[in-house]
Amino acid sequence: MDVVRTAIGLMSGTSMDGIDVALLRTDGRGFIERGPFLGVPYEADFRQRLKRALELARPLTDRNGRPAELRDIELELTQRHAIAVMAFLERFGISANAVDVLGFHGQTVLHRPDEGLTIQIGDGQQLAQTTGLSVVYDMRANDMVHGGQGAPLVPVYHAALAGKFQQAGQAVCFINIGGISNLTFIGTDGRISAFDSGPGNTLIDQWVEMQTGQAYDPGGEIAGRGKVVAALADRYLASPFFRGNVRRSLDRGDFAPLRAGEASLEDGARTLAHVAAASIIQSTGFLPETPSTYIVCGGGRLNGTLIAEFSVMAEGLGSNVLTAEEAGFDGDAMEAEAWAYLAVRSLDGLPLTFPGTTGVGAPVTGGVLATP
Ligand SMILES: Nc1ncnc2c1ncn2[C@@H]1O[C@H](COP(=O)(O)OP(=O)(O)OP(=O)(O)O)[C@@H](O)[C@H]1O
Ligand SMILES: CC(=O)N[C@H]1[C@@H]2OC[C@@H](O2)[C@@H](O)[C@@H]1O[C@H](C)C(=O)O
Repeated sequence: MDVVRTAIGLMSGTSMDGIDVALLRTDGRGFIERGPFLGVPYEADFRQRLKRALELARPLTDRNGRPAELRDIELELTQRHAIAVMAFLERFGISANAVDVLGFHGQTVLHRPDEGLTIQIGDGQQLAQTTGLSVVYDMRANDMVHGGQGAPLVPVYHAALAGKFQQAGQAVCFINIGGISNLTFIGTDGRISAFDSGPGNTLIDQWVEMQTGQAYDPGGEIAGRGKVVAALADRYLASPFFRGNVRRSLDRGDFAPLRAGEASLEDGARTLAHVAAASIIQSTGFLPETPSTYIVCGGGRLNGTLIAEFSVMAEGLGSNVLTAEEAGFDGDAMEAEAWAYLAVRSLDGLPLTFPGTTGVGAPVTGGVLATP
């Protein structure tokens, strides 16, 4: 029998809004028992430090390069993850002895798939020492070494969750609307097709923060008061990203922010919510068939304007749209759960990525193990 392990997944995503912590009991294959979830938000000062880390990383050509200031931020990020793990264990009354492994994503500070370069800061060895737990980290690198895009990695977990839809003979598509959006299509034959689908919340967050100082558009209310400025939307939707047959993974900076004066606050937020929804639909043109059901995950599902628009577009094409919760999952926890699942697969030497997910030539495993 395959070994069932208890793993904690840790995700600090492209939105840089905080650390997601989730527990999973799994054999890294078909057995999945979901445990508790905790979101530990970053305060504004640390978000600024992470933005500084993106600037410091921009000139890097070596993924191990760490100018002193970037290394300081890496150590602070790692320390914050250790504190988040301790807070999680305490909050839910879980003994550290019951945990087999931590799956540590770190923070992506640079992602240039065309140059074979992806950098996540986060020191796995330090996290293992501080927590006394084994850590699997740096899970994207080996995929890129083998010619993959290094992202997305969550699809193998989506596929494991899709069983009940497959049994019902439905082609299902998970949409994760985070800082960037990505999707995983699982056909009725179990075949996976996954890729980054466009800008998610990042453009909206940047716009709303520049105009109001708020980190995001709560509920999509600001967008709800605006109208789509077609010329601005077209500028984004005409991006070469949506053309050609090879799917490319995205970096946070790949789509330029809307500039001050280009729209009112409300129209800008509305236009960017439209862009987020329409870019997912444009990307679904690369799927082998129209999904019967979409399952929407990630923070963007809480932007009511974005989701209303996406639902109208998807339903117009004959699909059904469910939130993660309506489908029986947790839309906030899913990425962190995926990092727990991937860590267990890594320990068992199972592949993390596949030709249909990152474009890698053959299935490859990944991750580096650090022990305390
Ligand atoms: N109540 C809300 N209303 C509207 N938008 C929200 C709400 N809560 C979160 N969001 C949006 O969701 C974002 C965070 O989403 P999420 O945590 O899924 O992203 P991430 O994991 O950082 O990104 P990625 O999946 O790209 O790595 C926030 O930056 C914000 O834009
Ligand atoms: C390089 C990187 O960190 N990419 C993230 C980002 O955020 C969403 C999208 O772009 C996806 O490709 C990926 O994260 C998800 C969790 C993944 O790898 O599946």
